[in-house]
Amino acid sequence: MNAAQRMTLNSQLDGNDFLYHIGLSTEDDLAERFSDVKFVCMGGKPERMRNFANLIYDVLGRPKNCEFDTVASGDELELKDLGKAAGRYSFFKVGPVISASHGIGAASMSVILHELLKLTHYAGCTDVTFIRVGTSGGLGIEPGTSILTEQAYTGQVEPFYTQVACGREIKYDSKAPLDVAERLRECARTLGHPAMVGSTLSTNDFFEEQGRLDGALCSYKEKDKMEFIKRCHDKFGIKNMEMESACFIAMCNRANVNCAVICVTIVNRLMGDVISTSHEELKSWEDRPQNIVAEFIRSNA
Ligand SMILES: O=P(O)(O)O[C@H]1O[C@H](CO)[C@@H](O)[C@H]1O
Ligand SMILES: O=c1cc[nH]c(=O)[nH]1
Repeated sequence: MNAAQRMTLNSQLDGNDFLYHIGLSTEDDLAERFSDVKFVCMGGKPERMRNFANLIYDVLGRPKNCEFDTVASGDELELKDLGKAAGRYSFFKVGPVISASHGIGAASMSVILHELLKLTHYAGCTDVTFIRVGTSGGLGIEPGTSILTEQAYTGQVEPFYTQVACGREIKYDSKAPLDVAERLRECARTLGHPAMVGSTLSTNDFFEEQGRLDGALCSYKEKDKMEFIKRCHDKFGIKNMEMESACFIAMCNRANVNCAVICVTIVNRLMGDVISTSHEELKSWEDRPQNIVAEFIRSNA
């Protein structure tokens, strides 16, 4: 049997903590409630992550150790949004899975990732895999295709994540371990969903940093946009653009936890900037990475 993967968190943590943005503290029976967690799945939207929690509940055949809202007798059980009281993020506990929303961008995502890393640490969880389940803009990719990030790049197309700490910049590795990505690709194949491994541009902005021409403000022209996008694609093998993967992977690497990023493409940026797809089609594309991750969890739980 393999030895448990050892999380490497801040050695100054002393075991007494209040996880302010998710409204839990080390007084809240964390070990009893969360020690069985093996997968922490995160994505931008609260509704997506509620949907994913419900999907996991079905796929795992109504597992034990879920947290439900208290309901009147006779009513359907409803998974509890454990983040509701704190009012920043939604998150759910379903058997071995935490499903959490992280909002838009690294600033928002990193706050809840810090607190979920600490939560799993305080709860005594072992061998936890962190997965971001998101959407993205594809570069020359058929919309509806899921991209499994291999190398995340900054908006300046650098292969690392820059963390500012006490006024200094520190660069951290943002290359994902390929093991989970390859296994997710196998699950995609099983389900018949298009998916591929590739590099991802991870920006701090949806508009100018991703070379869009349709922001309220814009400092460049179509020719500059196409040169940038083509350089990303041709020189760096970048297949999609989103806003959290570099920070997510770098933090997971620092914490020594396994991780993957899977984002479905919802627009082909070589063809245009605007996401005008119908709500139904977008929903069906957004469901694909969720189904792929659910299949991965089902076959590994
Ligand atoms: O769909 P999510 O997970 O939010 O991911 C993508 O969508 C948001 C922008 O619309 C950014 O957060 C980007 O990373
Ligand atoms: O083009 C896109 C689509 C989704 N998310 C992004 O960050 N960019």
